[in-house]
Amino acid sequence: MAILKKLQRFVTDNPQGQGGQFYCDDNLLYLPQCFSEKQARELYSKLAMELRWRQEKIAMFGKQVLIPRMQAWHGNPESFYRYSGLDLIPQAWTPALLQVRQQLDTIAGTDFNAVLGNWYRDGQDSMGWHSDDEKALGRYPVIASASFGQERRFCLRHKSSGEKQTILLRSGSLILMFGSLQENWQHSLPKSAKPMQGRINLTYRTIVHPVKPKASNYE
Ligand SMILES: O=C(O)CCC(=O)C(=O)O
Ligand SMILES: [Fe+2]
Repeated sequence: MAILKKLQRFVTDNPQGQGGQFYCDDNLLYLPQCFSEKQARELYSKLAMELRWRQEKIAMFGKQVLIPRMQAWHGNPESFYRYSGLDLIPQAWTPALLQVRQQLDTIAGTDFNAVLGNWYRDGQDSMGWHSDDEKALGRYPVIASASFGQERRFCLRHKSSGEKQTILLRSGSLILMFGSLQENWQHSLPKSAKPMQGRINLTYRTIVHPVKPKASNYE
């Protein structure tokens, strides 16, 4: 598979690839030091200010509940996305989002056209088990997921065998998900009982089949 070869080369040939490790049948690459500590700290502050953060409500057991994190959806104007039952309408790119996109486009060899920001304010914020397998992303999507701030556990489990993997996501690290990862594995970001600082995560995606919303969920 072309992308795996390209990423293997990136790990061996590039300082940003240092310590890179493949997981999940070679469909996930973890790069612990994609961004320097200083860059990661600066990006955290910029992203906290620049993005249009919202705490969305979703329907659960017939009730409207707040999701346990802040979220923001930015990208090209046509990058409509339905996620967790929410119609996401893209906000404009910001300087920090464009800066990160440029680096990730180069590494992944793609043109990401949207990004989902997740801001976990403390250890009580989390994301449940899911796969990013929406039709809008097409088959075998490439998703680049960058972490800034508090180190958190990222858990993966195989859909049929139940095999589990846990990766500690450092500040400045990057995860690349590709190939059949979303088809065969789910992932989650569990809560933690330990006191924790904030963490901002950016998952860059390519919307190939935009889902135009019927009604805006943005005021
Ligand atoms: O915060 C993370 O590392 C995971 C985010 C995620 O899985 C998603 O946005 O789909
Ligand atoms: Fe995800």
